[in-house]
Amino acid sequence: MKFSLCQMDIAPGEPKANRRRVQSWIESIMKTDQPDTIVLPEMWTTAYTLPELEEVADVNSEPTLSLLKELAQSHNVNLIAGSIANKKEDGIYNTALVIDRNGQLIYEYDKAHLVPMLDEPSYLKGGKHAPEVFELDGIKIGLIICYDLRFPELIRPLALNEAQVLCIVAEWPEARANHWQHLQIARAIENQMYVISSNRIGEYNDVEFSGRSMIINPWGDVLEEGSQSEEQVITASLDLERVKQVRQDVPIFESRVPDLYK
Ligand SMILES: NC(=O)CCC(=O)C(=O)O
Repeated sequence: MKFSLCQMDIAPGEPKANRRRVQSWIESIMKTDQPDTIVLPEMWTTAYTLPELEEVADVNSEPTLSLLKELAQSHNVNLIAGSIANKKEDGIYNTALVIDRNGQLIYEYDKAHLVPMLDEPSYLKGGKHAPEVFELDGIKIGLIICYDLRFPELIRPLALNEAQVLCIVAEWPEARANHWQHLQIARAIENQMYVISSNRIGEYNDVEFSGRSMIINPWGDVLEEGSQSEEQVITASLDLERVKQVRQDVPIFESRVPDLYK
């Protein structure tokens, strides 16, 4: 499967402008790289304009979801469509959306761990369910949102449920760029899966974001890494046989002693 990661800047509090930009990015990527799946970053419709979210958030994923469904179907491409600020009955969530190439919403996940350093807990509700494995074109994928990366206990069950790829959508600050890089490599090695990520660039509210969207193989080698400050599309094909091979060569899943971990 060929993935294209969109490393983009986000216009703060301007969902219409951001939707227009994402539409033109998708149209242009489909003319050039022609991936099977496109990945967008976290909170790409609004950025972290938390005090304004009551006005600018989607409501039950609309109108963003309808646009994504139309784009996925008309371009015959799967969208791991980052996450959006999403107003539901009991509050605003940070919701990730996955739409398959038939234009069907096949999975959604509300960010479980809210990040105190960006004041998320004051404005957003945390998701009540752990992420689950979903399939795109027969490939098993787990999806987490940014700060979730710091919680290996959230990610291990995805590997135990046979995820071959972990996808991370993010707005990770430059101040902690070294954590961003090393935690992704650690998750790839310890779970023996591909890790792919889409992080924003640019700046908002005195926070500079760190870009460096990545593709890491199940051995922990960084195959692709975006720049810190440039918008760019990173495209690579993943060899899923590599997951099987690494899991055979270093059979950690067979060596586990679950009784010790309770
Ligand atoms: N958007 C985020 O979740 C940022 C996470 C972060 O800043 C960190 O974990 O450090």
